[in-house]
Amino acid sequence: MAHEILTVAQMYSVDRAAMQAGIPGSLLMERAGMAVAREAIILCGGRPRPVVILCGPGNNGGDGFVAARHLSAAGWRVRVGLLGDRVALRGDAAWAAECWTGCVDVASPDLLSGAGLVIDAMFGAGLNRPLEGQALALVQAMAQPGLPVLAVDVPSGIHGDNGVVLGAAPVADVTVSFFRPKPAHYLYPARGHVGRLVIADIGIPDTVLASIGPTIQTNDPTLWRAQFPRPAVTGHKYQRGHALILGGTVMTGAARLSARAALRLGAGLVTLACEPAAQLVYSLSMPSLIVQPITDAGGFSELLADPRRNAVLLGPGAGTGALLREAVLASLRAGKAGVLDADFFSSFAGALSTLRQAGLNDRWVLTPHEGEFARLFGPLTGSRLDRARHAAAESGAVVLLKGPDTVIAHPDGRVRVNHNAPPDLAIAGSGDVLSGLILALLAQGMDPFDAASTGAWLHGAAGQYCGRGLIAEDLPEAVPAVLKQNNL
Ligand SMILES: NC(=O)C1=CN([C@@H]2O[C@H](COP(=O)(O)OP(=O)(O)OC[C@H]3O[C@@H](n4cnc5c(N)ncnc54)[C@H](O)[C@@H]3O)[C@@H](O)[C@H]2O)[C@@H](O)CC1
Ligand SMILES: Nc1ncnc2c1ncn2[C@@H]1O[C@H](COP(=O)(O)OP(=O)(O)O)[C@@H](O)[C@H]1O
Ligand SMILES: [K+]
Repeated sequence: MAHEILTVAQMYSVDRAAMQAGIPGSLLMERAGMAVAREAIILCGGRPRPVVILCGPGNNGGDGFVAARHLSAAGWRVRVGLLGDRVALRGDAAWAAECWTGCVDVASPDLLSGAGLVIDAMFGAGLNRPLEGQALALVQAMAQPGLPVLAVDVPSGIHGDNGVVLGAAPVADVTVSFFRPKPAHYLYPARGHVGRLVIADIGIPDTVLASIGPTIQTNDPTLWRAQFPRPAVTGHKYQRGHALILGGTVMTGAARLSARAALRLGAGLVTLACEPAAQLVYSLSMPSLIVQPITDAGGFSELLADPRRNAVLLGPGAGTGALLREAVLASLRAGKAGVLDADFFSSFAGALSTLRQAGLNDRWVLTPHEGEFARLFGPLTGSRLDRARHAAAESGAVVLLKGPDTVIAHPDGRVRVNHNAPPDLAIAGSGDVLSGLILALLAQGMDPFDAASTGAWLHGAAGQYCGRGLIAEDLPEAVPAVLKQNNL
């Protein structure tokens, strides 16, 4: 399965490379339009419906003309509405319009009356400014209850790279795109407009990717299955890593959830360090958890001194006092791997250079939600993808920016977008479980970028497994079933 996501500029390079390899643009358009017609037939259960195809002035419109020809040949009643002037069509789009021998109307909302399906071929990857005028009116007219929409490439009005809606965009039932998806197919708010995504093969050979060098991927087990830690037949617990967590005194639930997740995902040992006042809470919570009372950061450093404690989690429920601050700096200086989460972001607001000086590097995974992200990195602009990538480069660490479209960025520029998380995960404590999952994988020696990707995916899969009504406590308990289900 292909995982590459291509930016709009990369997609144009792919088109050029395919043409240089001897595949004419008109052939790509023919196959693209055929794929659109095929998906329209599937969407309608094989029963012809009156279809309106709204064609724009570029190649997206060209795909629409090709689809019109194929649907008409299949016996469908097709009306084509063109946005703009037919004589202004250029290149392959002009060719596709010429091949369509039916009538071409001026695209207007009236055309949609009586339609059983609308194909949105107005704008695709080439949209460069917000929709206005007639295009905007057409998008608004598509929002009729009961009128299915099939979008070509992207729903018109969506920016292919950043997932932003430029003015307005229809909410499609199906979006048919070509060769590889674009960032907007996975990033919100655009993803909420895409519906079922179909990536059609239009005969572009995968070899063209060699010269493009894609850096964005969709997150999926095939990317990290081979690296997923499994216990050795003759192994012992110390070979499965020893995770260390700093637990707070007031919000003790957070670190308990992280610890539970780390134990469930196979860390050999999990030690939780806390102030004596909280010792009993942690000790009584899980018999398999090792609880170590400490009175200050010196006590935490003593725990770090044992090289078997190889992965550290700092932040969940830890408070914003000196203990967390000093424990973070000591862990960075000790050269451990780890996860920095939750209260860490408040404790080090705007203090990136301090962290870098202490040794923050790509052995560490930062797991902010949007609010925490802004605290450490400031108000960056751009898509979630751009911002996570920028933050990873700035910090030198792996950055996992949480949300319905969690983005995982490595400082070397690689990015993965996670897409299996159900909204049921938006509950208190769910992030603490995520950081515990990643911690367990780091303790077992997994590469941090893969550990973050795996953790995000397992978190989403556990959310799906539990379904409606889940609470954060359920997520670690779902881990064994999710591992079994996915043969991990
Ligand atoms: N490999 C691929 O991805 C292939 C892509 N094809 C199609 O080619 C499309 C890209 O073609 P284009 O680059 O021509 O892009 P579009 O078809 O999106 O059209 C861009 C045109 O619309 C104008 N425009 C942009 N924003 C506007 C706005 N807000 N209001 C009014 N006019 C606006 C631009 O000035 C330009 O003339 C893809 O979306 C896809 O449908 C296929 O034909 C074949 C292969
Ligand atoms: N709408 C959503 N759909 C899917 N996942 C979501 C959504 N909103 C939040 N999440 C996920 O839920 C988790 C919430 O984490 P976080 O905000 O840190 O909560 P807490 O601090 O209470 O543990 C993250 O993994 C995030 O990606
Ligand atoms: K479109």
